[in-house]
Amino acid sequence: MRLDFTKMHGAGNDFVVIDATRRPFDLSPQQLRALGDRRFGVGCDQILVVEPALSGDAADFRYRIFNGADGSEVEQCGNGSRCFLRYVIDKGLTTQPRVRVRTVNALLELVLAEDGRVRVDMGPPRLDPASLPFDPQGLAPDARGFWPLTLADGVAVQAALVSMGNPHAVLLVDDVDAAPVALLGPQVQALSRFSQGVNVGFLQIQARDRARIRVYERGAGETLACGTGTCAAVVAGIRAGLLDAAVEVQARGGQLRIEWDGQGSVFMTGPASTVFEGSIEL
Ligand SMILES: N[C@@H](CCC[C@H](N)C(=O)O)C(=O)O
Repeated sequence: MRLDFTKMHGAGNDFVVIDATRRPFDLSPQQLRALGDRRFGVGCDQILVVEPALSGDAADFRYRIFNGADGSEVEQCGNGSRCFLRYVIDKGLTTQPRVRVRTVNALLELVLAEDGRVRVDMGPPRLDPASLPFDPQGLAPDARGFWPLTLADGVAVQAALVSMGNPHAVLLVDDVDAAPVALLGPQVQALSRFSQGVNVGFLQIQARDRARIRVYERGAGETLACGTGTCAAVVAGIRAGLLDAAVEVQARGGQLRIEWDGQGSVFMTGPASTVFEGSIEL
């Protein structure tokens, strides 16, 4: 079948976006992997499928998210949600600057700011192990909320565990550039305690309102930015008493602003850009 698509990115986290609002369809895992392949397909970190809302739902749209490397469906994608809003506005699928979208497990509210960035109400974080899910047997978090994890080669790390609808483990590092992301990311992911896998964030705190981040994503490897990973990392930093309620976070592909009052929703503000459009035979 021939498929029209739009290539987008949010802070360097890149997406193939597909309009399924007029014609519902399912892509097989093989087709999703073909789209995500950077050599034999279009290439992207995630594939976003925009669908109409179910009748009677409070949402304006639904959208589904798939990791491009393995075709797995996931619950949330922060950078993708900003691209979703840009997409439905640019394609004339809505005339509203404020839109609600249903994901697998949440209802997000997004608004286009005057400067062209998108602000997303990402909902509240969840901190209970069951929400990731994470098997805590025999472990307890320290006073700052970090859990002691022992990796396969015996290396011990401390990770804050946060669900933003999808699972995140956050490690504090002194320097993200020097952090062994490609080594530790897969090792943390390999822990059987994370039965649904986990995204692994490496957070460098520079000041109470400024940080840097790298994320080794589930189903994608290291990406240039991860919206939910950045939200999770800032939540972990605020809970540990290291960050204030509003933080500018620099990822390798761009900057995100994250706000959290310690109780309610996490708000994420950042860019969303279209790169090109095309069609591909799958
Ligand atoms: N890049 C995303 C997260 C995409 C999903 C993630 N890889 C997972 O498997 O949970 C973001 O911006 O949040």
